[in-house]
Amino acid sequence: MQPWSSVPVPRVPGAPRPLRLYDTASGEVRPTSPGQVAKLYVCGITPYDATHLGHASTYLAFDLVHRIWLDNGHEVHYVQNVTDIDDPLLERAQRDNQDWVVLGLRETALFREDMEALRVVPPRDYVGAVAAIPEIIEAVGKLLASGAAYRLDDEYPDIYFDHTATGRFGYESNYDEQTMLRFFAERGGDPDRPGKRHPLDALLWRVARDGEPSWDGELGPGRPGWHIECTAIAVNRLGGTIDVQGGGSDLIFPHHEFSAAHAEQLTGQAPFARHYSHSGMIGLDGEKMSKSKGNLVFVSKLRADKVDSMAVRLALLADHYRSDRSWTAELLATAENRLSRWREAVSLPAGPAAESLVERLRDHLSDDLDTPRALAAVDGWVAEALTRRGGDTAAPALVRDAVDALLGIAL
Ligand SMILES: Nc1ncnc2c1ncn2[C@@H]1O[C@H](COS(=O)(=O)NC(=O)[C@@H](N)CS)[C@@H](O)[C@H]1O
Ligand SMILES: [Zn+2]
Repeated sequence: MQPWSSVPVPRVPGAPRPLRLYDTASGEVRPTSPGQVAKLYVCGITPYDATHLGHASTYLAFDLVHRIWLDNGHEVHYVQNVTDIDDPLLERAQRDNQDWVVLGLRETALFREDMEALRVVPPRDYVGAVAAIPEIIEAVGKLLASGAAYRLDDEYPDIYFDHTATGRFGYESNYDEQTMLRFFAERGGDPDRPGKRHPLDALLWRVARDGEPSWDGELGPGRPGWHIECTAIAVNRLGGTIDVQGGGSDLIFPHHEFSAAHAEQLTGQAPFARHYSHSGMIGLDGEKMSKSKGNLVFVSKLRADKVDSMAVRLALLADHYRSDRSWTAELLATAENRLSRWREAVSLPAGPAAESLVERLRDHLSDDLDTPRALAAVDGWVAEALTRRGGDTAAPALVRDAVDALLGIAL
């Protein structure tokens, strides 16, 4: 699947700062330690209702991770999937009397446009679950052979993963069993399925049902479970140990717990990711923005209403990525105002010296993506430039390049 088109990231003079990032598994902010090639896996969309501001805020958070690693001179091997086959997509296609393939393609195309408008640097590998089915079948076959997976012996012999297989299950989320069961049921799990060894065991392969799409292969006709899709796509392109697995906090459990357990069982390497990184939920007027609630604000709608995508990006970066927060009209208005002041200041022929601003930008962003402080630092320079002016003729261009490279905002 074609990723969206790339965006140039300017080089910024001065010393970069190594990224420190909160890790859900350890519960602390720790330095990332990528090699020359940083390995980033961020879960992609299930292609319907794309791209709402919740999606956008999550991909913006990991765009900052990407940009800080680039600033530190790393190459970044970024992989993202598209869950273009799964129950929620089939249900939505059914509801709207749509062909599920057409729905997925159309929404994925819209998502790409929105990512380009928000100037998100694209993944090197952008892989649909359907395209990855041969890899998924191979992975499930290995899990069966290792005894970590088993077939039910009822009318539909679906294949499940024994969640106790690695002996480390739960280290990523740190949730107790009660919490796990609740989230498992709420987020696509089937704890009550009779015949499973344990309610928490997760589906790897769903044997074909009448009227459902299915794919043939060594497992017999069927379709993939959710978590195994991300495991196969990530492990086959990035190997058994990656630097960051990213997503919104609703992916902490079951999705990232099982993606990790499946990967560790397949590769024998643990932990699967050195950082499990999760962004907070964007809500609308206090309610989480979600497909089920239907309270969605779309990037494409704002764009159609002639809202500057850079103002949308700036609004979503105004609060800390890990905080649950709401999208409001004043959040956007504040960002529009900020954007025009920043643009005014960098179009001046000169300004206050900006080297220390660039240092503070790097300090704040490398400190668990502290965008509130980073934006405030730019505000400070802008306020000075617009009042006292300043005589450094190189400063405006330096600020423009730093804000572009590190925040992704084109002034
Ligand atoms: N309201 C929200 N606020 C922040 N992030 C959100 C919100 N809703 C969804 N997301 C994030 O957006 C990404 C895509 O969500 S999704 O379309 O439901 N798709 C999936 O979660 C799966 N395809 C991942 S493999 C996920 O990382 C999810 O956590
Ligand atoms: Zn995923």
